[in-house]
Amino acid sequence: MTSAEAFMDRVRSRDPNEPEFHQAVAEVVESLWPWLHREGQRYLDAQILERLVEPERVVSFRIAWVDDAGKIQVNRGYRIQMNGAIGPYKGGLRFHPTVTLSVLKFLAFEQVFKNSLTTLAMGGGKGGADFDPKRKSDAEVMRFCQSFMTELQRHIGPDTDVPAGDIGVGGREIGYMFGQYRRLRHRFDGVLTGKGPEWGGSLIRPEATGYGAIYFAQEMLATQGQRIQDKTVIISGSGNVAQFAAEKCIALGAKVVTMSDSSGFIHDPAGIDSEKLAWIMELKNVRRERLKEYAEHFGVEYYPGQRPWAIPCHVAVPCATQNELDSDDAKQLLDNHCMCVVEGANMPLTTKAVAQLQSHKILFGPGKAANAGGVATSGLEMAQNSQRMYWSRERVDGELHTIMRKIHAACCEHGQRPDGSIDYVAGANIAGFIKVANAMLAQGCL
Ligand SMILES: NC(=O)C1=CN([C@@H]2O[C@H](COP(=O)(O)OP(=O)(O)OC[C@H]3O[C@@H](n4cnc5c(N)ncnc54)[C@H](OP(=O)(O)O)[C@@H]3O)[C@@H](O)[C@H]2O)C=CC1
Ligand SMILES: O=C(O)CCC(=O)C(=O)O
Repeated sequence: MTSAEAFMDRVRSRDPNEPEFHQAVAEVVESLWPWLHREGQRYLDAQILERLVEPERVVSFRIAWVDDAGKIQVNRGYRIQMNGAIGPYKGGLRFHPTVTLSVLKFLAFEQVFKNSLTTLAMGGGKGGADFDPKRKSDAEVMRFCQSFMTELQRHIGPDTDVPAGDIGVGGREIGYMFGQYRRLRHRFDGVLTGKGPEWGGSLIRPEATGYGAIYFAQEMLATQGQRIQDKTVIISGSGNVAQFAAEKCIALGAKVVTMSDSSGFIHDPAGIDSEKLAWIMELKNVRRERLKEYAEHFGVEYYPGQRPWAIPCHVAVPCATQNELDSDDAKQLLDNHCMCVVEGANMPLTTKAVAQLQSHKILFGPGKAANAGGVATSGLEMAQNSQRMYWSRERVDGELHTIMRKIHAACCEHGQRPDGSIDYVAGANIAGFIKVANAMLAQGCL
Protein backbone atom coordinates (compact mmCIF):
# COMPACT_ATOMS: atom_id res chain seq x y z
CA MET A 1 0.00 0.00 0.00
CA THR A 2 1.49 3.33 -1.03
CA SER A 3 -0.01 5.74 1.48
CA ALA A 4 -2.06 5.98 4.64
CA GLU A 5 -4.84 7.58 2.56
CA ALA A 6 -4.89 4.64 0.15
CA PHE A 7 -5.01 2.24 3.09
CA MET A 8 -7.95 4.13 4.59
CA ASP A 9 -9.73 4.29 1.22
CA ARG A 10 -9.62 0.50 1.11
CA VAL A 11 -10.94 0.19 4.68
CA ARG A 12 -13.80 2.59 3.86
CA SER A 13 -14.70 0.90 0.59
CA ARG A 14 -14.81 -2.58 2.17
CA ASP A 15 -17.24 -1.45 4.90
CA PRO A 16 -18.77 1.83 3.71
CA ASN A 17 -21.38 2.12 6.49
CA GLU A 18 -19.04 2.01 9.47
CA PRO A 19 -18.02 5.61 10.28
CA GLU A 20 -17.02 4.97 13.90
CA PHE A 21 -14.82 2.06 12.86
CA HIS A 22 -13.18 4.20 10.15
CA GLN A 23 -12.54 6.95 12.72
CA ALA A 24 -10.82 4.58 15.15
CA VAL A 25 -8.72 2.95 12.42
CA ALA A 26 -7.72 6.29 10.86
CA GLU A 27 -6.37 7.56 14.18
CA VAL A 28 -4.18 4.48 14.57
CA VAL A 29 -3.04 4.39 10.95
CA GLU A 30 -2.12 8.07 11.00
CA SER A 31 0.23 7.65 13.93
CA LEU A 32 1.60 4.24 12.93
CA TRP A 33 2.24 4.91 9.23
CA PRO A 34 5.39 7.08 9.53
CA TRP A 35 6.81 4.84 12.26
CA LEU A 36 6.14 1.67 10.24
CA HIS A 37 7.92 3.13 7.24
CA ARG A 38 10.86 4.22 9.40
CA GLU A 39 11.39 1.12 11.49
CA GLY A 40 8.67 -1.46 10.83
CA GLN A 41 9.33 -2.93 7.38
CA ARG A 42 8.85 -6.47 8.71
CA TYR A 43 5.33 -5.59 9.84
CA LEU A 44 4.52 -4.03 6.46
CA ASP A 45 5.84 -7.11 4.63
CA ALA A 46 3.61 -9.34 6.77
CA GLN A 47 0.51 -7.18 6.08
CA ILE A 48 -0.05 -6.77 9.81
CA LEU A 49 -2.18 -3.62 9.49
CA GLU A 50 -4.35 -5.20 6.79
CA ARG A 51 -4.94 -8.17 9.10
CA LEU A 52 -5.55 -6.03 12.20
CA VAL A 53 -8.51 -4.23 10.62
CA GLU A 54 -10.23 -7.50 9.76
CA PRO A 55 -11.96 -9.13 12.78
CA GLU A 56 -10.98 -12.75 13.34
CA ARG A 57 -14.67 -13.48 13.78
CA VAL A 58 -18.00 -11.60 13.96
CA VAL A 59 -21.05 -13.28 15.44
CA SER A 60 -24.46 -11.66 14.96
CA PHE A 61 -27.62 -13.13 16.41
CA ARG A 62 -31.30 -12.67 17.21
CA ILE A 63 -32.40 -12.08 20.80
CA ALA A 64 -36.09 -12.73 21.30
CA TRP A 65 -37.58 -12.10 24.74
CA VAL A 66 -40.97 -11.48 26.34
CA ASP A 67 -41.77 -8.09 27.92
CA ASP A 68 -43.94 -7.54 31.00
CA ALA A 69 -47.03 -7.12 28.82
CA GLY A 70 -46.45 -10.60 27.38
CA LYS A 71 -45.37 -9.24 23.98
CA ILE A 72 -42.39 -10.73 22.14
CA GLN A 73 -39.57 -8.24 21.53
CA VAL A 74 -36.65 -8.77 19.15
CA ASN A 75 -33.18 -7.27 19.43
CA ARG A 76 -29.92 -7.84 17.61
CA GLY A 77 -26.81 -9.09 19.41
CA TYR A 78 -23.15 -9.23 18.41
CA ARG A 79 -19.76 -10.44 19.53
CA ILE A 80 -16.69 -9.21 17.66
CA GLN A 81 -13.61 -11.38 18.26
CA MET A 82 -11.15 -8.91 16.84
CA ASN A 83 -7.68 -10.27 17.60
CA GLY A 84 -6.60 -13.17 19.79
CA ALA A 85 -2.86 -13.14 19.12
CA ILE A 86 -1.81 -12.33 22.70
CA GLY A 87 -4.56 -13.99 24.73
CA PRO A 88 -8.26 -14.87 24.95
CA TYR A 89 -10.55 -12.21 23.45
CA LYS A 90 -11.45 -9.73 26.19
CA GLY A 91 -13.74 -6.72 26.19
CA GLY A 92 -17.09 -5.44 27.34
CA LEU A 93 -20.71 -5.82 26.27
CA ARG A 94 -22.73 -2.69 25.51
CA PHE A 95 -26.53 -2.58 25.74
CA HIS A 96 -27.70 0.67 24.15
CA PRO A 97 -30.11 1.54 21.31
CA THR A 98 -27.24 3.11 19.33
CA VAL A 99 -25.29 -0.17 19.14
CA THR A 100 -24.37 -1.08 15.55
CA LEU A 101 -21.71 -3.25 13.97
CA SER A 102 -19.66 -0.09 13.31
CA VAL A 103 -19.73 1.00 16.98
CA LEU A 104 -18.75 -2.45 18.22
CA LYS A 105 -15.99 -2.82 15.62
CA PHE A 106 -14.47 0.51 16.66
CA LEU A 107 -14.60 -0.57 20.29
CA ALA A 108 -13.14 -4.01 19.53
CA PHE A 109 -10.35 -2.49 17.42
CA GLU A 110 -9.38 -0.06 20.21
CA GLN A 111 -9.57 -2.90 22.72
CA VAL A 112 -6.82 -4.83 20.92
CA PHE A 113 -4.32 -2.00 21.50
CA LYS A 114 -5.62 -1.21 24.99
CA ASN A 115 -5.36 -4.78 26.20
CA SER A 116 -1.85 -5.03 24.80
CA LEU A 117 -0.88 -1.88 26.75
CA THR A 118 -2.03 -3.41 30.05
CA THR A 119 0.96 -5.83 29.86
CA LEU A 120 -1.48 -8.71 30.52
CA ALA A 121 -2.30 -11.64 28.19
CA MET A 122 -5.59 -10.52 26.68
CA GLY A 123 -6.70 -10.29 23.06
CA GLY A 124 -9.36 -7.79 22.00
CA GLY A 125 -13.10 -8.24 21.59
CA LYS A 126 -16.35 -6.39 22.16
CA GLY A 127 -20.04 -7.14 21.93
CA GLY A 128 -23.51 -6.04 22.86
CA ALA A 129 -27.01 -5.42 21.63
CA ASP A 130 -29.31 -2.60 20.53
CA PHE A 131 -31.34 -3.15 23.70
CA ASP A 132 -32.19 -0.19 25.94
CA PRO A 133 -32.23 -1.18 29.62
CA LYS A 134 -33.72 2.25 30.51
CA ARG A 135 -37.32 2.12 31.71
CA LYS A 136 -37.30 -1.70 31.67
CA SER A 137 -38.28 -3.64 34.79
CA ASP A 138 -35.72 -5.89 36.50
CA ALA A 139 -37.67 -8.89 35.24
CA GLU A 140 -37.48 -7.64 31.64
CA VAL A 141 -33.73 -7.00 31.95
CA MET A 142 -33.30 -10.53 33.34
CA ARG A 143 -35.26 -12.15 30.53
CA PHE A 144 -33.31 -10.17 27.95
CA CYS A 145 -29.95 -11.11 29.53
CA GLN A 146 -30.93 -14.78 29.68
CA SER A 147 -31.91 -14.79 26.02
CA PHE A 148 -28.71 -12.94 25.06
CA MET A 149 -26.53 -15.43 26.96
CA THR A 150 -28.41 -18.43 25.54
CA GLU A 151 -26.76 -17.65 22.20
CA LEU A 152 -23.53 -15.99 23.38
CA GLN A 153 -22.51 -18.95 25.58
CA ARG A 154 -21.65 -20.99 22.47
CA HIS A 155 -18.91 -18.54 21.55
CA ILE A 156 -17.22 -17.73 24.88
CA GLY A 157 -15.29 -19.45 27.65
CA PRO A 158 -12.65 -18.65 30.28
CA ASP A 159 -9.80 -19.50 27.86
CA THR A 160 -11.57 -18.36 24.67
CA ASP A 161 -13.41 -15.08 25.13
CA VAL A 162 -14.23 -13.32 28.40
CA PRO A 163 -16.81 -10.50 28.14
CA ALA A 164 -17.47 -7.83 30.80
CA GLY A 165 -19.59 -4.68 31.19
CA ASP A 166 -19.72 -1.45 29.23
CA ILE A 167 -22.51 1.11 28.72
CA GLY A 168 -25.78 -0.33 29.99
CA VAL A 169 -24.14 -3.44 31.41
CA GLY A 170 -23.28 -3.30 35.11
CA GLY A 171 -23.35 -5.70 38.03
CA ARG A 172 -27.05 -6.49 37.62
CA GLU A 173 -26.71 -7.53 33.97
CA ILE A 174 -23.47 -9.46 34.54
CA GLY A 175 -25.27 -11.38 37.31
CA TYR A 176 -28.19 -12.39 35.11
CA MET A 177 -25.85 -13.40 32.26
CA PHE A 178 -23.52 -15.36 34.53
CA GLY A 179 -26.50 -17.24 36.03
CA GLN A 180 -27.70 -18.25 32.57
CA TYR A 181 -24.20 -19.33 31.47
CA ARG A 182 -23.86 -21.46 34.59
CA ARG A 183 -27.27 -23.06 34.02
CA LEU A 184 -26.62 -23.88 30.37
CA ARG A 185 -23.00 -24.96 30.61
CA HIS A 186 -23.10 -26.58 34.06
CA ARG A 187 -19.83 -24.85 34.91
CA PHE A 188 -18.72 -22.18 37.41
CA ASP A 189 -15.77 -20.47 35.81
CA GLY A 190 -14.32 -17.06 35.01
CA VAL A 191 -16.26 -16.58 31.79
CA LEU A 192 -17.30 -13.01 32.62
CA THR A 193 -15.58 -10.30 34.63
CA GLY A 194 -17.25 -7.63 36.71
CA LYS A 195 -18.91 -10.36 38.78
CA GLY A 196 -20.11 -9.72 42.32
CA PRO A 197 -17.42 -10.05 45.03
CA GLU A 198 -19.22 -13.02 46.61
CA TRP A 199 -19.33 -15.05 43.39
CA GLY A 200 -15.96 -14.65 41.70
CA GLY A 201 -15.67 -10.89 41.20
CA SER A 202 -12.56 -8.89 41.99
CA LEU A 203 -12.53 -6.09 44.51
CA ILE A 204 -11.79 -2.74 42.81
CA ARG A 205 -13.12 -3.88 39.39
CA PRO A 206 -16.12 -1.50 39.64
CA GLU A 207 -13.80 1.37 40.59
CA ALA A 208 -10.95 0.46 38.24
CA THR A 209 -11.70 2.36 35.02
CA GLY A 210 -12.39 5.66 36.78
CA TYR A 211 -9.56 5.29 39.30
CA GLY A 212 -7.17 4.23 36.54
CA ALA A 213 -8.01 7.27 34.40
CA ILE A 214 -7.20 9.57 37.30
CA TYR A 215 -3.96 7.67 38.08
CA PHE A 216 -3.07 8.23 34.43
CA ALA A 217 -3.94 11.95 34.69
CA GLN A 218 -1.69 12.19 37.76
CA GLU A 219 1.20 10.74 35.77
CA MET A 220 0.61 13.14 32.87
CA LEU A 221 0.37 16.16 35.18
CA ALA A 222 3.57 15.09 36.96
CA THR A 223 5.52 15.41 33.69
CA GLN A 224 4.79 19.14 33.96
CA GLY A 225 5.44 19.37 37.69
CA GLN A 226 1.68 19.59 38.37
CA ARG A 227 -0.60 17.74 40.81
CA ILE A 228 -4.33 17.10 40.65
CA GLN A 229 -4.81 18.49 44.17
CA ASP A 230 -6.83 21.74 44.10
CA LYS A 231 -7.49 21.47 40.37
CA THR A 232 -11.01 22.10 39.05
CA VAL A 233 -12.23 19.04 37.15
CA ILE A 234 -15.18 18.73 34.78
CA ILE A 235 -16.56 15.24 34.19
CA SER A 236 -19.21 14.07 31.72
CA GLY A 237 -21.36 11.04 32.37
CA SER A 238 -22.66 9.79 35.70
CA GLY A 239 -22.32 6.04 35.14
CA ASN A 240 -19.66 3.61 36.28
CA VAL A 241 -16.58 5.35 34.88
CA ALA A 242 -17.71 8.88 35.77
CA GLN A 243 -18.67 7.96 39.33
CA PHE A 244 -15.31 6.45 40.22
CA ALA A 245 -13.28 9.07 38.34
CA ALA A 246 -15.11 11.61 40.49
CA GLU A 247 -14.53 9.56 43.66
CA LYS A 248 -10.77 9.42 43.04
CA CYS A 249 -10.57 13.14 42.17
CA ILE A 250 -12.39 14.03 45.40
CA ALA A 251 -10.13 11.71 47.43
CA LEU A 252 -7.07 13.40 45.94
CA GLY A 253 -8.30 16.90 46.82
CA ALA A 254 -9.52 18.06 43.41
CA LYS A 255 -12.82 19.90 42.95
CA VAL A 256 -15.30 18.14 40.62
CA VAL A 257 -17.87 20.68 39.41
CA THR A 258 -19.87 18.86 36.69
CA MET A 259 -21.43 15.51 35.85
CA SER A 260 -23.95 14.66 33.14
CA ASP A 261 -26.27 12.09 31.66
CA SER A 262 -27.79 11.81 28.20
CA SER A 263 -30.40 14.47 29.13
CA GLY A 264 -28.06 17.26 30.28
CA PHE A 265 -25.45 18.29 32.87
CA ILE A 266 -25.32 19.76 36.36
CA HIS A 267 -22.85 22.46 37.42
CA ASP A 268 -22.06 22.59 41.13
CA PRO A 269 -19.53 25.42 41.61
CA ALA A 270 -19.01 24.49 45.28
CA GLY A 271 -17.86 21.03 44.18
CA ILE A 272 -19.45 17.57 44.29
CA ASP A 273 -18.19 16.21 47.63
CA SER A 274 -18.28 12.59 48.86
CA GLU A 275 -21.79 12.91 50.31
CA LYS A 276 -23.18 14.42 47.13
CA LEU A 277 -21.45 11.73 45.06
CA ALA A 278 -22.99 9.01 47.24
CA TRP A 279 -26.36 10.63 46.50
CA ILE A 280 -25.62 10.47 42.74
CA MET A 281 -24.60 6.80 43.03
CA GLU A 282 -27.91 5.99 44.72
CA LEU A 283 -29.80 8.02 42.11
CA LYS A 284 -28.10 6.30 39.17
CA ASN A 285 -27.36 2.77 40.41
CA VAL A 286 -30.36 2.05 42.63
CA ARG A 287 -33.23 4.36 41.63
CA ARG A 288 -31.99 4.58 37.99
CA GLU A 289 -33.30 8.14 37.63
CA ARG A 290 -32.18 11.32 35.83
CA LEU A 291 -29.38 13.64 37.02
CA LYS A 292 -31.73 16.63 36.76
CA GLU A 293 -32.93 15.64 40.26
CA TYR A 294 -29.48 16.61 41.64
CA ALA A 295 -30.03 20.20 40.55
CA GLU A 296 -33.41 20.30 42.27
CA HIS A 297 -32.13 18.57 45.42
CA PHE A 298 -28.92 20.60 45.88
CA GLY A 299 -30.12 23.87 44.32
CA VAL A 300 -27.57 24.12 41.49
CA GLU A 301 -27.84 24.91 37.79
CA TYR A 302 -29.02 22.21 35.33
CA TYR A 303 -28.32 22.55 31.59
CA PRO A 304 -30.78 20.37 29.63
CA GLY A 305 -29.52 18.89 26.37
CA GLN A 306 -26.00 20.30 26.89
CA ARG A 307 -22.53 18.95 27.68
CA PRO A 308 -20.22 20.48 30.28
CA TRP A 309 -17.22 21.55 28.14
CA ALA A 310 -17.83 25.32 28.41
CA ILE A 311 -17.34 25.26 32.20
CA PRO A 312 -13.83 26.55 33.06
CA CYS A 313 -11.51 23.83 34.37
CA HIS A 314 -7.93 22.64 34.68
CA VAL A 315 -8.74 19.01 33.87
CA ALA A 316 -11.54 17.58 31.68
CA VAL A 317 -12.56 13.91 31.92
CA PRO A 318 -15.11 12.80 29.29
CA CYS A 319 -16.67 9.60 30.68
CA ALA A 320 -19.95 9.16 28.76
CA THR A 321 -19.73 8.03 25.13
CA GLN A 322 -18.02 8.37 21.73
CA ASN A 323 -17.79 11.73 19.94
CA GLU A 324 -19.23 13.68 22.86
CA LEU A 325 -16.60 16.45 22.61
CA ASP A 326 -16.21 18.20 19.23
CA SER A 327 -13.84 20.83 17.86
CA ASP A 328 -15.92 23.76 19.19
CA ASP A 329 -15.75 22.17 22.62
CA ALA A 330 -12.00 21.66 22.26
CA LYS A 331 -11.60 25.35 21.36
CA GLN A 332 -13.63 26.26 24.43
CA LEU A 333 -11.41 24.12 26.65
CA LEU A 334 -8.29 25.74 25.18
CA ASP A 335 -9.77 29.26 25.58
CA ASN A 336 -10.44 28.39 29.23
CA HIS A 337 -6.79 27.29 29.70
CA CYS A 338 -7.62 23.65 30.39
CA MET A 339 -4.26 21.88 30.81
CA CYS A 340 -5.23 18.20 30.64
CA VAL A 341 -7.91 16.11 28.92
CA VAL A 342 -8.08 12.46 29.88
CA GLU A 343 -10.47 10.07 28.11
CA GLY A 344 -12.42 7.91 30.57
CA ALA A 345 -14.80 6.94 27.75
CA ASN A 346 -13.83 5.24 24.49
CA MET A 347 -13.18 7.75 21.66
CA PRO A 348 -15.15 10.59 23.31
CA LEU A 349 -13.33 13.22 21.21
CA THR A 350 -13.97 13.73 17.51
CA THR A 351 -10.97 13.53 15.19
CA LYS A 352 -10.88 17.31 14.84
CA ALA A 353 -11.06 17.85 18.59
CA VAL A 354 -8.07 15.56 19.13
CA ALA A 355 -6.11 17.36 16.41
CA GLN A 356 -6.83 20.72 18.04
CA LEU A 357 -5.64 19.65 21.48
CA GLN A 358 -2.61 17.92 19.99
CA SER A 359 -1.61 21.00 17.98
CA HIS A 360 -1.64 23.05 21.21
CA LYS A 361 0.33 20.29 22.92
CA ILE A 362 -1.80 20.26 26.04
CA LEU A 363 -1.80 16.97 27.94
CA PHE A 364 -4.15 14.59 26.14
CA GLY A 365 -4.58 10.99 27.35
CA PRO A 366 -6.36 8.80 24.75
CA GLY A 367 -8.86 6.24 26.03
CA LYS A 368 -6.94 3.17 24.96
CA ALA A 369 -4.24 4.17 27.45
CA ALA A 370 -6.12 6.22 30.04
CA ASN A 371 -9.16 3.98 30.55
CA ALA A 372 -7.24 0.68 30.37
CA GLY A 373 -7.47 0.26 34.16
CA GLY A 374 -10.90 -1.36 33.81
CA VAL A 375 -9.85 -4.16 31.52
CA ALA A 376 -6.53 -4.51 33.36
CA THR A 377 -8.42 -5.20 36.57
CA SER A 378 -10.62 -7.61 34.63
CA GLY A 379 -7.35 -9.38 33.78
CA LEU A 380 -6.61 -9.47 37.52
CA GLU A 381 -10.09 -10.93 38.11
CA MET A 382 -9.30 -13.67 35.56
CA ALA A 383 -6.04 -14.42 37.40
CA GLN A 384 -7.90 -14.68 40.74
CA ASN A 385 -10.55 -16.95 39.17
CA SER A 386 -7.85 -19.27 37.78
CA GLN A 387 -6.24 -19.47 41.22
CA ARG A 388 -9.63 -19.82 42.99
CA MET A 389 -8.40 -16.97 45.19
CA TYR A 390 -9.55 -13.51 46.22
CA TRP A 391 -7.01 -10.71 46.54
CA SER A 392 -7.36 -7.78 48.97
CA ARG A 393 -8.50 -4.31 47.89
CA GLU A 394 -5.02 -2.99 48.64
CA ARG A 395 -3.36 -5.62 46.46
CA VAL A 396 -5.67 -5.08 43.46
CA ASP A 397 -5.52 -1.28 43.73
CA GLY A 398 -1.72 -1.47 44.01
CA GLU A 399 -1.48 -3.65 40.88
CA LEU A 400 -3.87 -1.30 39.03
CA HIS A 401 -1.78 1.71 39.98
CA THR A 402 1.43 -0.01 38.85
CA ILE A 403 -0.16 -0.98 35.52
CA MET A 404 -1.32 2.60 34.88
CA ARG A 405 2.21 3.86 35.59
CA LYS A 406 3.64 1.29 33.16
CA ILE A 407 1.15 2.30 30.46
CA HIS A 408 2.13 5.93 30.97
CA ALA A 409 5.82 5.01 30.73
CA ALA A 410 5.20 3.06 27.50
CA CYS A 411 3.40 6.08 25.99
CA CYS A 412 6.36 8.30 26.93
CA GLU A 413 8.87 5.83 25.48
CA HIS A 414 7.14 5.63 22.10
CA GLY A 415 5.49 9.06 21.93
CA GLN A 416 8.22 11.54 22.68
CA ARG A 417 8.23 14.50 20.27
CA PRO A 418 11.51 16.15 19.22
CA ASP A 419 10.83 19.02 21.65
CA GLY A 420 10.50 16.56 24.55
CA SER A 421 6.71 16.82 24.92
CA ILE A 422 4.67 13.62 24.75
CA ASP A 423 2.28 12.62 21.98
CA TYR A 424 0.27 10.10 24.00
CA VAL A 425 -1.80 9.11 20.95
CA ALA A 426 1.22 7.99 18.95
CA GLY A 427 2.84 6.51 22.06
CA ALA A 428 -0.20 4.37 22.92
CA ASN A 429 -0.74 3.24 19.34
CA ILE A 430 2.87 2.24 18.73
CA ALA A 431 3.38 0.58 22.13
CA GLY A 432 0.08 -1.31 21.84
CA PHE A 433 0.84 -2.37 18.27
CA ILE A 434 4.32 -3.80 18.82
CA LYS A 435 3.33 -6.63 21.16
CA VAL A 436 0.35 -7.75 19.06
CA ALA A 437 2.27 -7.46 15.80
CA ASN A 438 5.20 -9.49 17.13
CA ALA A 439 2.81 -12.21 18.30
CA MET A 440 1.18 -12.24 14.86
CA LEU A 441 4.56 -12.51 13.16
CA ALA A 442 5.53 -15.42 15.41
CA GLN A 443 2.25 -17.25 14.81
CA GLY A 444 2.48 -17.16 11.02
CA CYS A 445 -0.06 -16.31 8.37
CA LEU A 446 -3.54 -16.47 9.96
N1 LIG B 1 -17.20 0.25 32.36
C1 LIG B 1 -15.92 0.11 32.07
O1 LIG B 1 -15.18 -0.58 32.80
C2 LIG B 1 -15.32 0.80 30.92
C3 LIG B 1 -16.03 1.74 30.19
N2 LIG B 1 -15.41 2.44 29.21
C4 LIG B 1 -16.12 3.45 28.45
O2 LIG B 1 -16.58 4.48 29.34
C5 LIG B 1 -17.78 5.07 28.82
C6 LIG B 1 -18.86 5.01 29.89
O3 LIG B 1 -19.09 3.66 30.24
P1 LIG B 1 -19.79 3.26 31.62
O4 LIG B 1 -19.58 4.31 32.64
O5 LIG B 1 -19.36 1.87 31.91
O6 LIG B 1 -21.33 3.20 31.19
P2 LIG B 1 -22.63 3.48 32.07
O7 LIG B 1 -23.74 2.87 31.33
O8 LIG B 1 -22.38 3.09 33.48
O9 LIG B 1 -22.75 5.07 32.04
C7 LIG B 1 -22.80 5.76 30.83
C8 LIG B 1 -23.00 7.22 31.11
O10 LIG B 1 -22.87 7.93 29.88
C9 LIG B 1 -24.11 8.54 29.56
N3 LIG B 1 -24.37 8.35 28.12
C10 LIG B 1 -24.48 7.18 27.47
N4 LIG B 1 -24.74 7.39 26.18
C11 LIG B 1 -24.79 8.72 26.02
C12 LIG B 1 -25.02 9.56 24.92
N5 LIG B 1 -25.27 9.05 23.70
N6 LIG B 1 -24.97 10.90 25.12
C13 LIG B 1 -24.75 11.41 26.35
N7 LIG B 1 -24.53 10.66 27.44
C14 LIG B 1 -24.54 9.34 27.26
C15 LIG B 1 -25.16 7.82 30.37
O11 LIG B 1 -26.30 8.64 30.56
P3 LIG B 1 -27.74 7.98 30.73
O12 LIG B 1 -27.79 7.51 32.15
O13 LIG B 1 -28.69 9.07 30.42
O14 LIG B 1 -27.81 6.86 29.74
C16 LIG B 1 -24.37 7.55 31.65
O15 LIG B 1 -24.30 8.70 32.45
C17 LIG B 1 -18.08 4.32 27.53
O16 LIG B 1 -17.46 4.99 26.45
C18 LIG B 1 -17.39 2.97 27.74
O17 LIG B 1 -17.10 2.33 26.52
C19 LIG B 1 -14.06 2.29 28.94
C20 LIG B 1 -13.32 1.38 29.62
C21 LIG B 1 -13.92 0.47 30.60
O1 LIG C 1 -13.17 -5.30 31.50
C1 LIG C 1 -13.32 -5.63 30.34
O2 LIG C 1 -13.13 -6.74 29.90
C2 LIG C 1 -13.83 -4.65 29.32
C3 LIG C 1 -13.59 -3.23 29.55
C4 LIG C 1 -14.00 -2.50 28.31
O3 LIG C 1 -14.99 -2.83 27.69
C5 LIG C 1 -13.18 -1.43 27.80
O4 LIG C 1 -12.01 -1.34 28.20
O5 LIG C 1 -13.67 -0.64 26.96
